[in-house]
Amino acid sequence: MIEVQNLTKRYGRFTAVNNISFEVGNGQVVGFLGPNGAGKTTTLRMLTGFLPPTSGKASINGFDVFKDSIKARRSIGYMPENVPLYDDVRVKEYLSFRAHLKGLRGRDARNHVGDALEMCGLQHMRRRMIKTLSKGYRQRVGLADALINQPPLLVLDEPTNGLDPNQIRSIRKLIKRLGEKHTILVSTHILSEVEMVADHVVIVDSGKIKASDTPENLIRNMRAAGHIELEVRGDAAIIQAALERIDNVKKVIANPTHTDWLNFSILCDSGTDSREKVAQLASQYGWQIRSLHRHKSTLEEVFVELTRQD
Ligand SMILES: Nc1ncnc2c1ncn2[C@@H]1O[C@H](COP(=O)(O)OP(=O)(O)OP(=O)(O)O)[C@@H](O)[C@H]1O
Repeated sequence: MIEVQNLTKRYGRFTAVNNISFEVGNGQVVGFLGPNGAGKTTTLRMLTGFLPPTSGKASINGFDVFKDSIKARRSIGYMPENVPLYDDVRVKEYLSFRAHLKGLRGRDARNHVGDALEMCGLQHMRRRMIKTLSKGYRQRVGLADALINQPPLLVLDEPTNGLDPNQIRSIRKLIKRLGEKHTILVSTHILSEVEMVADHVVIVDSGKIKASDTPENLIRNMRAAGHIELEVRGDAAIIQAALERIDNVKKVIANPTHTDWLNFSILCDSGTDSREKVAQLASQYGWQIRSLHRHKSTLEEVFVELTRQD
């Protein structure tokens, strides 16, 4: 559905997007992640035909975004970061107007507006003036606008920006539902959200792709994937040395604590689990264990590991 090849955007001497390439298959939900200023919006604006690239190629649904822009754009529903809406019209009027702009007429237009209202949970709000809507409902109107001509691809730039946790949950559910019928490229900062909805994740930083894989693979391949957390009482140096001698243990980190309970993070080879061995050592040497569990890595930790500045 999306093919991006060596795409670059420079603003003067500053390179905002630096030679990136990635593909998004039909029906995939792809999370496009990166810290502030990573180049996400710039990339999405190029893909949606709003910004010309400095160099490189991109195609949507088989159409070259830069040479065949109109056809490519017909395949896209784009929800920009700050949805521009007219305040002094009613929700349904606004969507009818947008349907008209997208070339829909008569019964077709009415049906599409009805479907978009339904899909985005806006039926009961259809007569409300846009200026009286909460931020969450304004986002829904932006989403309804993006899907009004039922495009195969939805490009959503920070759809949950500025929403409260309940609104975030309901937009997340909506994205999941939309993913059943559409290919979706969604940029967001909320990683738990991506972990729940995306089949694939592209992480960008300083205009470059740092990783592109399924959330599961990214988590599995993390440096500290699946490490063990141990809270124990005994002689710190002896315990640390014993833990370091366990097969498959790569590193043992003693974390600071404020009590006489010691806290260790035990980094193991990926795919191994040394908890039984730790328990055996504890009973052999008489250490008191308060907790011993496997830490499940999250996409947030992958993101921090790949993009942190220090
Ligand atoms: N028109 C412009 N002129 C000059 N620099 C720009 C312009 N637009 C964006 N930039 C710069 O390009 C870089 C990438 O910006 P972009 O908005 O694409 O990042 P982003 O990943 O979407 O960030 P955020 O998460 O904060 O929205 C930033 O350093 C930004 O300041």
